[in-house]
Amino acid sequence: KRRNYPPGPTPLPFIGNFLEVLKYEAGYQAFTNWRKQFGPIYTYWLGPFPFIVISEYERMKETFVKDGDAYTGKFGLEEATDLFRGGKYGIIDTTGETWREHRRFAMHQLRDFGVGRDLMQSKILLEMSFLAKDIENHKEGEVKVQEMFDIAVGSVINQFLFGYRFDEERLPELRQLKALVKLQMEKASDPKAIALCFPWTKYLSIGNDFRELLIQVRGQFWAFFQRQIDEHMKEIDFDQDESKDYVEAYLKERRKRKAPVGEKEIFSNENLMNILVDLWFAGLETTSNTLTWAIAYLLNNPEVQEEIHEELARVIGSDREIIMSDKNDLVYMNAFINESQRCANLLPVNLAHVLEKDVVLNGYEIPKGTGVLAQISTVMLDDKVFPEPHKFNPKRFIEDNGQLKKVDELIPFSIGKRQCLGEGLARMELFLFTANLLNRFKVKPGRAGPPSLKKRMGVTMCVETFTCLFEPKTY
Ligand code: HEM
Repeated sequence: KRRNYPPGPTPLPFIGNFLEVLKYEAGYQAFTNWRKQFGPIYTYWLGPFPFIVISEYERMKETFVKDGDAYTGKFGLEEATDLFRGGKYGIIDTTGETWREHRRFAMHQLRDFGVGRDLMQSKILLEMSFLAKDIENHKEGEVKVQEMFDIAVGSVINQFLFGYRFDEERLPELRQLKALVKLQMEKASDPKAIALCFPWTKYLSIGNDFRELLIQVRGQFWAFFQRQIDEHMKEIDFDQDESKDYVEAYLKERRKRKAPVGEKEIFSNENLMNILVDLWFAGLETTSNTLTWAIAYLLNNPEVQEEIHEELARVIGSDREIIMSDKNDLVYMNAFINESQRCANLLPVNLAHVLEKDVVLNGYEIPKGTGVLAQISTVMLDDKVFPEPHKFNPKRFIEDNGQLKKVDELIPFSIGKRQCLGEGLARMELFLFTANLLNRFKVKPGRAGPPSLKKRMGVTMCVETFTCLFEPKTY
């Protein structure tokens, strides 16, 4: 079978190349080694499934961008999808009409909610002011950085989805949900997860604890989301065109599109529940983790913080609020955020797609249905584009003439038709939170010293939990 695919590492029976990915702590190195050994296109096996890995930017453009439709299919382990989602629903795991319609609808709602405009800016800045107040209330104490960003970013996404933020009263809810996400993220990289590639393993009790965890996590998430939907249903005014949040807009659209009896319902309760999971997970974890990584890199590179403060003093010069129209003037700040995203490199293995039609890659005829991976993490560690790729160096994003350098290979939001749909929101959050936080505070290591930069593998890379000090800046 392997002869039909581009050459790659030798897979072990049943397991494929999965263990080799886990062998290297951070999950990137195996892919970097394979790229060096086999070139930018090779075959990687996850259990019994071959994936054609594309690990060079130009090759990704030729495939995922130029022949975009062919690469929009989505790979999913049927058993895992059934256990966690109850079937093929939502955005992240669907293809065809369900995916297209829901992706379009979500992007439309994000626009209506003000992404890219003043409306969303004011919501993020409001969260920023709560965050700053929280820090000031800590007085001499150390701040838990990840939790601080979880509350701020979680509140932004929760406002969008359900219309409320995580205030003091709602915080236990966020903590409970976050603990579930963390558990699931960690378990997803457990070698036992491979059992889900082989549904028969459940009869041998292999991986059953992982299956039970999926059911348990799903139950708790579902209960939370169903509660939100029920509360919206009690209050909704279907005659009112404007909606205050995503759930309300979806429920109205569902009613508008009600399919005749016997026909497939696209806007359904199952899809709504799964989209809420998708947006809640994708919207919180990624952005909050990136912001936490940014602070961790800052604490390990004090000279970077000095440059940031020098630029803020020169360009802003007061403790006024920084807004999106300041972004182009803050070159070093942008470079710092770019480098934080590149080094955080959140997805060691990108979300897996499948081919929607037959294609030819490196002279091999690859049939529709085969797995394909746009391996963005390898591109962001490419030493030809980013010399000394493991070194944190924002200056690599600054031209000799002082302008911000556009580097095409910086692709943390992926590439092609399934590129991250929350990119606009994430970019606003990364800039507004980072710039305002650092304009108001100096970040200093806590008693334990600068945080570890060791990556904790999950679906996205997490930082080891750390605390630090925020010293108010004087003007
Ligand atoms: C720093 C923050 C973020 C990063 C680095 C990030 C990264 C990514 C990546 C790499 C993908 C995979 C694309 C692919 O399949 O090739 C993705 C997909 C996705 N992201 Fe994000 N993301 C971020 C923030 C967000 C936010 C804030 C939201 C929600 C508002 C979001 C929602 C989604 C969704 C729904 C998908 C699936 C899109 C589809 O399959 O069509 N993401 N993201």
